[in-house]
Amino acid sequence: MTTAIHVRGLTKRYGDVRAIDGLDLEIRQGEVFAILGPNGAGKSTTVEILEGYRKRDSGEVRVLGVDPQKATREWRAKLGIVLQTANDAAELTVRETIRHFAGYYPASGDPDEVIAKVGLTEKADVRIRKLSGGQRRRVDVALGVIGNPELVFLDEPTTGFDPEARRQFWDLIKGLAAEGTTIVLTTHYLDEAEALAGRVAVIAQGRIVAEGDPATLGGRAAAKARVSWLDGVIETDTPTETVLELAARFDGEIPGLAVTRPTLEDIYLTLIEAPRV
Ligand SMILES: Nc1ncnc2c1ncn2[C@@H]1O[C@H](COP(=O)(O)OP(=O)(O)OP(=O)(O)O)[C@@H](O)[C@H]1O
Repeated sequence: MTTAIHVRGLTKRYGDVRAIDGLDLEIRQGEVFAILGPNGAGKSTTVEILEGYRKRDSGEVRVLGVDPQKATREWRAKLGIVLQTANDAAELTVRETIRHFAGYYPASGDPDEVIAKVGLTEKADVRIRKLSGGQRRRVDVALGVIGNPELVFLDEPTTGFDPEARRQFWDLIKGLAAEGTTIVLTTHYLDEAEALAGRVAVIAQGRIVAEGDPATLGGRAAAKARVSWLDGVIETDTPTETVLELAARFDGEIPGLAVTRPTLEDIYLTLIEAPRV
């Protein structure tokens, strides 16, 4: 499996603030990788370093085989970057904007196909300033992928989306991933990370505190189950046994029965609260 992103011992300070404090990361080609972490954890700084927009203090960084501090136009054309909304071309229509940006890339996609992919065909001739927030975000995504990138960075892509638009957006990202595009996603939505990412990393105070499959992150799969019913709750490793005992006690249906495991959000909250070592 080829490596898309390789990071070893990355550090970055802003004055007295250690924004990144010895970060390691390995992202394979074709992966959807989510970076999670609280406000100020160092996600944007990390991603900006990977994109070649910010200089590191120390550490080793390779993105598609290149040190981003030595970025060439050729390398940059292989990246798709979806920033948190840029609304510069508000007077142009969706199609004009996408066509314009397509011209910057050596191997751009077909503008109308990309517009269809992001679900904006009906709005293709509408000026950007007349779009809703969620529709503008789709334009941002279209601009991020118009160059047929090998690697796409998505920074909090669905902030402000309604639930239906989020689901549609997820399908779009799954489609890109199925075509083999590597995707690095930062998000505050744990359900989004779980729906899209094969692997997630949780950053806190400039370090990775956990990394892995969202289904098993931080011992999630092995965590105790919580059996709750109308007037009781038990945390147990053997929920089936507990349910059988309760069924015998109630002689049938257990009122209000629920068996749950920690959600990704529960695990995430424990991880970022853990004291620093
Ligand atoms: N240009 C800057 N100058 C000084 N300090 C900065 C600068 N950019 C970020 N920082 C600091 O570095 C730390 C990491 O910030 P960063 O923006 O990378 O966090 P983040 O994880 O992206 O947060 P958020 O979820 O809020 O976007 C924070 O303490 C922040 O205050």
